[in-house]
Amino acid sequence: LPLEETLPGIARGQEDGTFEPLQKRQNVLQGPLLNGAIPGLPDLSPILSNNTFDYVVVGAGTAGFTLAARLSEDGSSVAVMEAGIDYELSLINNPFANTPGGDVVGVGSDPADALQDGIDWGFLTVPQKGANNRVIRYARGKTGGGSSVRDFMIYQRPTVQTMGVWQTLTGDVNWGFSQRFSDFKKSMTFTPPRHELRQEIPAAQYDPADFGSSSSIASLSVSYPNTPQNFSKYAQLSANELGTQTVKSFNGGSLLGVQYNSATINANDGTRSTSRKFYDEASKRSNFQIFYQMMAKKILLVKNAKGNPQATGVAYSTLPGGLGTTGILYARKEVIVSGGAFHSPQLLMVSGIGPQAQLQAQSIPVVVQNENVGQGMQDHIFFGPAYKVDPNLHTFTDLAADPLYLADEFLNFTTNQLGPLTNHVADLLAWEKLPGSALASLGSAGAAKIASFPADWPILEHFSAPGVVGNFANLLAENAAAGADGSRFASILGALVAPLSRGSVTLASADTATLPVIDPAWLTDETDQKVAIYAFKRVRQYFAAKAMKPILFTQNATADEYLPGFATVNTDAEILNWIRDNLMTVWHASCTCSMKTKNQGGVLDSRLRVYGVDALRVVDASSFPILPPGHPQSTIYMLAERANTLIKQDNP
Ligand SMILES: Cc1cc2nc3c(=O)[nH]c(=O)nc-3n(C[C@H](O)[C@H](O)[C@H](O)COP(=O)(O)OP(=O)(O)OC[C@H]3O[C@@H](n4cnc5c(N)ncnc54)[C@H](O)[C@@H]3O)c2cc1C
Repeated sequence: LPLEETLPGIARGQEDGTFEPLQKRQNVLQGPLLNGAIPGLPDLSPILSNNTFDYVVVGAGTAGFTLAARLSEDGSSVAVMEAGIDYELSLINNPFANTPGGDVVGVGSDPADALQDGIDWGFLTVPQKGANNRVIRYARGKTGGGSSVRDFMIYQRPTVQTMGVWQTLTGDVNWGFSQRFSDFKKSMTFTPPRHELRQEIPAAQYDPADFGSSSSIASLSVSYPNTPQNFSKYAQLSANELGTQTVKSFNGGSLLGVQYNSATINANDGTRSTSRKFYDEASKRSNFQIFYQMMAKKILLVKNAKGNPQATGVAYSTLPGGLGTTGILYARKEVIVSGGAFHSPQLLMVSGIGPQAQLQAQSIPVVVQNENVGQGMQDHIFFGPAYKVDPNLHTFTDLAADPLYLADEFLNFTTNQLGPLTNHVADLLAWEKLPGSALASLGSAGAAKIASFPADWPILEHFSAPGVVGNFANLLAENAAAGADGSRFASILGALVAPLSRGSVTLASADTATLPVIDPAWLTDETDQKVAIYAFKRVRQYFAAKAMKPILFTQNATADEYLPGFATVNTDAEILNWIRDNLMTVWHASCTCSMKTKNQGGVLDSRLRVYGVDALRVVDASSFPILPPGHPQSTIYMLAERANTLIKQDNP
């Protein structure tokens, strides 16, 4: 057979090292590649019979799966390529992923906490100056559903004024909270807490006005665990005693206050809900295709009639290291990159879009110079002391230290949908601004920076964490060891939700088979360090409150502090040093291909299009102009819904 018939779309090498499609492809722009040879191509291995689609989406993660499924609703042909496996089919990963209480397994800071590595990329940070040079493992989902399969399932939305900052940075009024409220609601179905099972006092509150009727049954499910953490009610009362009021909802545009959080839990069976939920309906359509274990290597950029670089497809390999098949998926309309905050900037850079010196150092032809790609990374950190509590208060420590109790509770979860394993662990959140005295301790420059955040933007978040957390090396091991003698523990974690430190993602290689270098640069900003010291002291106040007394081991918070202990950690310098030794990411990496006006340092315009390239968008946490306070998944689902509208408008 002529080569053209057996290998449609596979590229042919030219003398100058570039590749060009062998066959004229209907409606796919032809032309010499602007960005040079594709690693691993061509390969004469078996290839797909159809490799041309309207849209090619890279990454079936939180944003990518949602967006790809939505794009296929009008009959457009959509391919989504995912480097990982389908976790639902994995005997090891499925039970951990689907059990809410299993979310803490395999996400520790220790590289050896690897139980879930079958669906994780295994990132390690560079040594972190702000964390006493620790190298920290950074969990990232590598599976259908992406990091929504690994996350702690907390679902909460940003504030009205946070989204006002998005409007300013993007120069686009459409990114306001009220303008996007319908997209927040569209991506999910809400089921109220089952108080008859939870029996919690005070009861979890919510505002029905925050949720609408969902567009389909196959959307994300947001609800509450059937069993609350025993510890959380004491944390809530303690927050009230410190002046943080109980509020009704974290989903209507305000956060300041304390309340149980809603979570991505399937209301019908109590399991985890992820972006894979969108697959249920999309998989019934013949115009939707997902390719697992397919790694994007490079975006094909050709010159179009306007003289602009245009994305026309994505080169892939099916196994890392070039061991599997290689090929190209072509896009008639657009390529959408949804690889997440680490991989999306990597894919842009290996394709020739990024900082000039970095690309040249990897011998990558520069197609569009943009110094902002991979820069300005934002993230949140947490840390907090642990206290010894009444051994009758069942906490996560019981699950880790007592295998019989764990087995019993696993049965309770699978048969009755009750017990601690129904719970995603951190089920209560509190948000606050800094009081005047804390602001004063930041110095005038620091205080001014913190005061520049809008009035409804919290500076601190605290969440209940019923166990020993320490340096989060491996929660199972830490709690098994600490609880071996029957002791039980609880923590409250402080998180910085208005951080000023900024990190980066840079290339280690021109091949996506090598992970990019990640440097979150946590606590490198001096104001962040001072806010962290206050957050730590605030946790001590929580445990010193009267409300906490009934559950403390000796009813004396100072004596009952298990980690780090007042005897060794007391001064500001000691506290900061302990924080550096123990801080952990909240896994909210974002803003590395940010959607901002050009003069504010953007990579994407306000329609999520890459500056300087046609038919190419980035839609995921990397697109954020600024990281909102708290947990980002609700915003990512909203972003995917918005992207679907924009893409359809631009491709009528
Ligand atoms: C342990 C943990 C706890 C968290 N807890 C919470 C929480 O409680 N609440 C909350 O709101 N947020 C939480 N987060 C954060 C949240 O999960 C992420 O911000 C969000 O899922 C990121 O979505 P995304 O679409 O940007 O990327 P992802 O969901 O990570 O998706 C990216 C996808 O792209 C794929 N991919 C990447 N590169 C390639 C390539 N070259 N070729 C093919 N495929 C590729 C990846 O395998 C992945 O599937 C947590 C995250 C983690 C890891």
